[in-house]
Amino acid sequence: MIDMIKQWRHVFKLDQDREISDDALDKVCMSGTDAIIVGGSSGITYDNTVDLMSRIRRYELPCVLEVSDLEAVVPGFDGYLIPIVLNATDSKWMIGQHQQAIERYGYLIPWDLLIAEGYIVLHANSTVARMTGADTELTTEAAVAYAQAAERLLHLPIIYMEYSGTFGNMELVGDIHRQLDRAHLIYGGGIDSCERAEQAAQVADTVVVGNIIYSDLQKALDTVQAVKQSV
Ligand SMILES: CC(C)=CCC/C(C)=C/CC/C(C)=C/CC/C(C)=C/CC/C(C)=C/CC/C(C)=C/CC/C(C)=C/COP(=O)(O)OP(=O)(O)O
Ligand SMILES: O=P(O)(O)OC[C@@H](O)CO
Ligand SMILES: [Mg+2]
Repeated sequence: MIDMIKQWRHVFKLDQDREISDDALDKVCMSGTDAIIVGGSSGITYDNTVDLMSRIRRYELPCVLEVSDLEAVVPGFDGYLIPIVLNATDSKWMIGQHQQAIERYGYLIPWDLLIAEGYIVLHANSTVARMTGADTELTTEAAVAYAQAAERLLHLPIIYMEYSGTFGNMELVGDIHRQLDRAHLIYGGGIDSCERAEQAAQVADTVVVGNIIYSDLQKALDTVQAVKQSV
């Protein structure tokens, strides 16, 4: 799994709780992006996850589920990303939900397909920050320390800097990237133009584009080349 993810430069994140037409989905899947992540922080159900997965499955690109609700874990994805919110104030989002999932469904879990992501949630006014009670007011030193704790103590293979809904601080993303030795750095949040996509591509290993798909599809599609051309 991690070897596959390490190849990804650009990824679209599609939200099960949002409508996307067949035509728009076709353009997203044929855009040249490296993969699709299916995920969102609210309104996620088994049915809307099956529905979106089966529509994406008509295409050849990798498709993984980012698990945010235990009731909506659907078999058939290429892999399962398991978020661990490092700066959550409620431990349920760090390990509590995970413990419950394993206690209930451990015998069913295809462990080879699961990969943990150490999330650092940095946009205070986002659903995920409110839901997890994330401490988003972090100094550079504090954010770097979270990333290093995740990489060096917990041995998490992925650090995800999550600014969902707003464009983040690229200097901070770059600072964290420079301090990581092995972990793969994913950036997501507020990418709505080629310029922003390129800036994020310069400081992160993988760039995730989400919301703009639903408000300006062409701008979303243009981010693919912007990321891929960036060195
Ligand atoms: C065969 C098979 C697949 C069997 C299933 C076995 C099984 C049950 C496996 C599960 C194992 C496991 C350990 C599951 C973990 C369960 C769980 C619920 C963990 C909690 C995850 C977590 C911390 C969620 C918090 C929210 C979060 C970080 C979500 C990630 C996605 C995200 C941030 C989206 C952004 O949200 P969006 O809606 O786009 O936000 P905006 O409104 O701002 O756009
Ligand atoms: O929706 P946007 O703001 O592009 O963020 C992408 C992704 O990081 C959300 O989890
Ligand atoms: Mg979203």
